[in-house]
Amino acid sequence: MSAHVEPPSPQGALVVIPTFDERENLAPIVARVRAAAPAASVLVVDDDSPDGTGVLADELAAADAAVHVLHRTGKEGLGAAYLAAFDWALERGFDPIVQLDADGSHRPEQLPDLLGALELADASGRRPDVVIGSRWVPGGSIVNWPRRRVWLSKAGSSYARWMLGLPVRDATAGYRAFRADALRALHLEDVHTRGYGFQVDMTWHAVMAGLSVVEVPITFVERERGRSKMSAGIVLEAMGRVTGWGIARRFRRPGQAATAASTERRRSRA
Ligand SMILES: Nc1nc2c(ncn2[C@@H]2O[C@H](COP(=O)(O)OP(=O)(O)O[C@H]3O[C@H](CO)[C@@H](O)[C@H](O)[C@@H]3O)[C@@H](O)[C@H]2O)c(=O)[nH]1
Repeated sequence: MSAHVEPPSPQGALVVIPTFDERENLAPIVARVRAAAPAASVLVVDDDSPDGTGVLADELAAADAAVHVLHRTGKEGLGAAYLAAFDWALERGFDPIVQLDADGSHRPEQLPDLLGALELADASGRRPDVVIGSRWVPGGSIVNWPRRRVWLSKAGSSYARWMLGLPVRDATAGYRAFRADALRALHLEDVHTRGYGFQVDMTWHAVMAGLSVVEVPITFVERERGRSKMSAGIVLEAMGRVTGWGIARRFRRPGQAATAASTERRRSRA
């Protein structure tokens, strides 16, 4: 008989900040998050940054009980970092769980917009499961982003919308709030994308799980310190994944999708 495991006591909201070489940005962004959402906790997920970001994160955690650190042994990608953070958060009862970049691109001052949108029921009385901070809905905007990145983001989101039939305009966005139950429902064990395509992977799995995904406008501000970790490999991984899912989606018979998803789950657990 399986031992009865008490669910963790509710811990409130958690803002997850993934870091790789963000020493210059970490203290300011944590301070801004704590000011914008004082009741929320913070989890820094550092992939063994060579610039000492992890050491600084430990110093911030020592000074503030609401700040936590998850150290990883090497640079395994943004998606892997978030998946580890989601497991950490769900085990401890945090709800909701927010994704936010360390470099200031996602303005912590808009956390109330995302967290507030999670509580806004629609006409049927259903509250959203996922809120995406979107650059490409009315009211959304970008500041100082290079033109080639604007093009890449819009092209990537449009391609994902077309190939996967996603009802989302900014599928690659990285500023998101999830209900804990939403993360449990979308089968994180089936999310395998390690790079930024992770964002599309999560959107695709949320939609396939029948979750309510809404977008709220945000202002995305190009970082002022450090550099982006975006790479050609990240773009190629994302394109390959979306193309594969899109082709599979077009050739599956109705009803076969659920079988395929459960087969994929069994395979990934084997
Ligand atoms: N732990 C960890 N963190 C990482 C890694 N790669 C990047 N990060 C962190 O993830 C955040 C975003 O990284 P950037 O490299 O600055 O992202 P970007 O080029 O500005 O791309 C943004 O827009 C994309 C397109 O909309 C988004 O897909 C992406 O997630 C990000 O928000 C930063 O906090 C960065 O330190 C990694 O391998 N491991």
